Amino acid sequence: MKNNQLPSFWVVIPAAGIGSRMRSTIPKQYFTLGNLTVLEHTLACFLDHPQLLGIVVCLSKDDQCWSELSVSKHPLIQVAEGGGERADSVLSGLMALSEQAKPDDWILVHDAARPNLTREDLDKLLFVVSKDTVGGLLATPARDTLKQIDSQGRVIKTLDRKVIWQALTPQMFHFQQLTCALQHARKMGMIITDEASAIEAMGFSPLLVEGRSDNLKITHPEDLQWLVPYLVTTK
Ligand SMILES: Nc1ccn([C@@H]2O[C@H](COP(=O)(O)OP(=O)(O)OP(=O)(O)O)[C@@H](O)[C@H]2O)c(=O)n1
Ligand SMILES: C[C@](O)(CO)[C@H](O)COP(=O)(O)O
Repeated sequence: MKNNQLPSFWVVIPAAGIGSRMRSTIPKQYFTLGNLTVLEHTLACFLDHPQLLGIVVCLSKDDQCWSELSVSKHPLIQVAEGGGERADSVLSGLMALSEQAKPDDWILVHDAARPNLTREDLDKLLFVVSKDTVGGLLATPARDTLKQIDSQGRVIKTLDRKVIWQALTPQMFHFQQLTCALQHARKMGMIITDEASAIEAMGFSPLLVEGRSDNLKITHPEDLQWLVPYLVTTK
């Protein structure tokens, strides 16, 4: 689709995690894949987009790596201090835009740990969700049979996978609506693991846009082995 059919947008990149499930000495967003760090791969998908207004990268207050990257000097990138949870980091990133973003500006929140987003999926999300009144997210339909377990880890039922989708990122919402939703979730003490769930808690139903299942979030050590071939050949 043509760029003039796509909305302009801001990006918030939560990159303040410690990667505990990776069991590594450095945060996974700074692993090197090919010739770039995971975070640089993630940023690359947005930085040459003609509709990009700017990016906020949310960093841990103890981050020692960001300033070593040449991309840290990019004129379209600013940083914000992340928080204890991912939702806190995202809210901090939104606060950093409070003097720049207009209430109805589109915000895309994308995990630093998802370096394999394609331009095709990004533009598909922008095109489809820009026509929606609520906002939405990339997601992929469940491919495996899914089981619900009890507290002992025993199967209590098999879920209907025709109605189960796995949320990905970017997740795309209007600046004011997303800010209010995350502030509401924080005030209510809700456990929020993605932006859409904060929007849902306000009574809205975000739109799902099917994305590639290889838009992987690096979470466990074995996730890396699948990612390197993609990043070396397609980035
Ligand atoms: N307080 C936090 C926690 C996570 N994130 C970011 O949110 C994304 C998705 O989170 P996750 O995969 O859980 O990353 P970590 O929290 O680092 O991993 P873990 O849960 O294994 O510690 C990552 O890019 C991570 O850097 C963040 O900005 N601030
Ligand atoms: C936002 C997300 O990537 C959507 O699937 C996911 O909720 C992040 O979870 P994490 O535990 O913070 O990695």
